[in-house]
This record gives sequence, C-alpha cells and structure tokens, in this order.
Amino acid sequence: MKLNKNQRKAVFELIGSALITASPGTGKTRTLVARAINKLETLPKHKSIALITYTNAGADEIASRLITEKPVFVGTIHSFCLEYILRPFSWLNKWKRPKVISYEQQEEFFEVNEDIDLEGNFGQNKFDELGKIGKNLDGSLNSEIEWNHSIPIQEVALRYYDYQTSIGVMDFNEILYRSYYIVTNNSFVCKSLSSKFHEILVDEFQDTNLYQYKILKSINDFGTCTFFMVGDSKQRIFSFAGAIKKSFEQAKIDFNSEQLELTETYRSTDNIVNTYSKLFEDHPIIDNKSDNSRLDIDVTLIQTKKDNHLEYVNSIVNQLIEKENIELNEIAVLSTSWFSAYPLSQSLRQNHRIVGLGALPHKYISNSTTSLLRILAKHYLEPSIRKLRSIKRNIEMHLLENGLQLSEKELTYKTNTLITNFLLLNSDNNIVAGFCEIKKMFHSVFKITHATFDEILDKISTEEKQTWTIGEYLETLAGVNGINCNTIHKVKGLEFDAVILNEMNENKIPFQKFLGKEGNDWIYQELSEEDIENGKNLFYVAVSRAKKYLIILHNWKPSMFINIIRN
Ligand SMILES: Nc1ncnc2c1ncn2[C@@H]1O[C@H](COP(=O)(O)OP(=O)(O)OP(=O)(O)O)[C@@H](O)[C@H]1O
Repeated sequence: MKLNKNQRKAVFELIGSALITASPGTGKTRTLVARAINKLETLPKHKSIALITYTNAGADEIASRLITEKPVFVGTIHSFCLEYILRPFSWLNKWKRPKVISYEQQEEFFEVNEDIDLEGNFGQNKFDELGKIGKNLDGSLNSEIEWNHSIPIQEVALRYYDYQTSIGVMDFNEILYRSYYIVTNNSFVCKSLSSKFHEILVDEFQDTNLYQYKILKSINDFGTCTFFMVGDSKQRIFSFAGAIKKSFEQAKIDFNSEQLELTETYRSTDNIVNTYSKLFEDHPIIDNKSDNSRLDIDVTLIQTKKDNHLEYVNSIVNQLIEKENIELNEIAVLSTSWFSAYPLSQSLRQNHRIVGLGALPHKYISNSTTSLLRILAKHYLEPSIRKLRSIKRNIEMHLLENGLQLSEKELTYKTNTLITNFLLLNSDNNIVAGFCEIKKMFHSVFKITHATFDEILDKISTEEKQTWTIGEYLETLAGVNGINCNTIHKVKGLEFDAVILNEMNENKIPFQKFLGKEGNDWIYQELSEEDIENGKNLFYVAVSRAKKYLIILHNWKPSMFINIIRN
C-alpha cells in the first residue's frame, strides 16, 4: 500500500497511543488499515487488535482489506461491547444474556403505542428518532437531545425502555450504557481487556459519543493497550446522536497520545478543495496531490424552482452519464434528510438504477439480518476470499443479536453452508420466488424464523417493483451499479466522481425547526451557534465527497454556506 511520509510515520514510527487528525481525502482510513496490518505482523503472542468503525458498512469495507489469520476484531463499538463486555461480564450484575432489540420488535413498539402516533409524527425516520433516546452517565434519561416532535422525548423514552424490559431486550444506547456501567464498576474487566488488546484503532473519532469515550478511556487507564484514533473534528456530524465536542483535545491528554496531522489530500480537484476550505477561517492549508487536482471543472451553484426541481436533477444526472461518461456508481445525489432524499430517489429510479435510501421496495429495514443479506449479496455479485471474513463477522453479529450461541466449528459449518447455498441462487428468478428461497435457506441454517423476510416479502408484493428479478434486487441491496441517492450522513467516508447536493436551502442546512405560520410568514426557531456549527460540518462533509464534479442546488433561499463559498 502506497503511503506518504506522514502516513508512514503514523504507521511505523508512533510507538504509543496516537491521534491522527486530517482533512478530507488525506488517507485517514488508508493509514488506519496500514497501521492495523503492521500491528498484526508484529503482534505479540496471545494478543489481539480491535478496529472500531462507525458503521457496519465501514467495518465490512475495512475487514475486506485485512486478509489475515491473526486475531483481529473489526466492527462497531456496539458489536465490540456485546462481544467483549456484555456477553462475558453481564453475569456480574445478574443481567440476562444480552439480546438486541430487533426490527420486528421496534415495529411492534410503534404498533402497541399507536396512541402517541409515532408513525404520524416521525414518518419513515422513526427508527432514527428512537435512536436519539439516550442516557446520561448516571443512567437517567437524556432529554436535552434535539427532538422536533410534539410528544416529549421523555415520554417516548420511558415507554420505550419499559417495552424493552418487558420483552427482555436492549437497544444500541442501552448496550453502551450497560457496558459503561460494567467497566466503570469493575476494574478487572478493564484490566483484562487492556491485556487482551495490543492496540485498539478507532476510525471517525470525531463522532465518538460520551459512553464510547468513557469505555475506551477506562480500558486505557488500566493497562498497556495503545490507542490509534483517526478523524477530523470538522467532520463531526453526529452530535444529535451524542458525538462529543473536543474529543481530540480531551483524548490527547486522557490517552497521553502523540498528535500527527496528515496534510496531503488525494481526492478532489483544486476547485473543490478551495470550495470546502473556504467554509472555515482556520482551515489548514492542504497540499493537493490528487490526480484530479488540475482538472478545470467549475463548481456549479444553481437555483431551481420547487416545481421543476426533480426534472432538473434528472437532467443533470443524464448529462453526467451521457456527456461526461460518468459511471452510475460514481454519482451521488445527497440531501440533508430523508424527507428531501426520498422523493428524489423515487423520481430518479424511474429512469436509472438507484442504490441507497429509498431504492429498495422495502424502504427502511435495517438490522443484522439485512446487513448479513447485504454482504452475502456483495459476495454473490463478486465472490472473493476477502469478503468471507465480513460474512463471518456478520453471521456472528446476527447470532449475537438473536441470542444464539455456537461453537467455532458450528459457526464455520453454518457460514460455509449459507455461502454455498446463496451462490446457487438463480439471479433470473422473480424477486418473490428468489426471496422465498433465501428465507428457506436462512431457516435451514439458523433454525429460526426470520420475521424480516416476511416483512420484506409483504412490502415487495404490495409495491410496484415486484417485477424485479432477484438478481436486480441483490445488486441494489449491495449498492453496486447504481446512483447513490442518500442522506449526507449515510455516505460519510465515501467518495464519488460527481456529487449533486440537493436542496441546500436556508432552513435545511443549518437545520431550523419550523414553528408554525403567522399570517403569510413561516416562523422558524432561531439558530444557535451550535446549530450553525453542526450545519457547517454537514455541508463540509457533503462537498468533500466529490472528486471531479460538484453541483450544488437550492430551490428556495440559499443556505448561508452557499453564500460563504460564493464569496
Ligand atoms: N498515499 C496515498 N497515495 C495515493 N492515494 C492515496 C494515498 N492516501 C490516500 N489515497 C487515496 O485518497 C482517497 C482518500 O482516502 P481515504 O478515504 O482513506 O481518506 P480519508 O482521510 O479517510 O477521507 P474522509 O475524511 O473523507 O473520510 C482514496 O481514494 C485513497 O485511495
């Protein structure tokens, strides 16, 4: 793997804990993977390393780059906590074996609580909204979260926790809270983790939340394990999910870590780099080493009208494909929220293959079953040894979430059976027939019924896309060969030849809560400095995904950030 001077220094020369801070496209993830490979090559006996990513997709991407027989954990902080803290140590508090709330159980929560009309209030975003329910360090419910609904978060949270207790499951917040509780009350747990891991590497460190931070710090305080944390504080976009401010400043002291800045970027044209640099007065000067740097393509700012907006985006997409020869999977159309992204994805999918939000007949089913299905789909379309590790990791997560326990031998057997059967699917089969086959396959391997498949089948048979073949469905699910129409949050860490930013309007970025109408005036909540900072970070992430073409659209008054980059 090619590395520049500072990347090499980060990989080979920093001995203790390290913080790698850098702007977009400077190779943070590449450096993290190189460091992991290097650590694995020189791994002391009986030690392991852990690579903590922000999303399951990030974990799959990294796991597929690490081909090794050595002991390594790659996954989100939630999987890490389940595997190394909750599963082995829940007994300390007489807690039952951890079981994660499933999609079906969350759906059921909405059904049994229909009196507070969660669906009506939250629309398709309801699962994200539930994810905002968190706890303070003392275990009390956190009601300070940005919550744009008429029902108080406290009320929904209490019902949600009661519901979880009644069926003996926990959500992602509770996984972190309970893990925090265990590590802070039992120093021997921290000692055992610290001696197990030679190094813990953390990607996207800017979005670390308080519990995650405290868990890692507790491990750090009790042993010799080192930490390698990479991120960019300007790309902190999950503050609504508890990402803490100043995590880098704090970690420098708490983890006694050396800080190194990567200054060479490899992604975008000079025009794009200059555009995102303008957003921050204190933006570091970066040395653009990208092959695209000298491409003379202007960043485009366009105002469309509400009634021709969808048509306009379609015409830009057609132009990029037909005139500029950009491949479908090198195009991203990004919005600030699901509400903006969804109508656009429905419009674009009339003419093109779309991946990402809203592309599938079932719009929003996200759990370990669909994650496993997604990685199997990727392997089906492009089988490779590199994906086997990810598939195994997903199966482990799947078993963990479903409260099943298997020996290593059984796990290997089940992994092989599932993969072999999956590769035999006939891609020309109709989607419903294909799905029934997959459902049967999962049942025979795991011996449990997956309600997710019934849910998906139900959605498929009522939606217009029932004419798809299973092959087309798997391509869309795997996110290949399609335009990525998504929210900005979902494409964190990715890059595309062409990026179209949709509805970069005042009120949308930074987001301003709508309070109501007074006469002809629409009244919005005033913006705090924090709202502006969050919006700016989101805009920065969006703009910096583009390699060659950047088209920024607004169909109302422009966002304040458009005015900044225009000047
Ligand atoms: N030393 C290098 N030589 C050539 N290309 C590089 C080098 N380092 C990184 N790249 C390329 O630069 C691009 C960005 O790398 P990567 O995704 O690791 O950056 P990042 O800093 O994690 O980005 P972001 O902040 O957006 O998450 C990738 O296409 C990667 O292959």
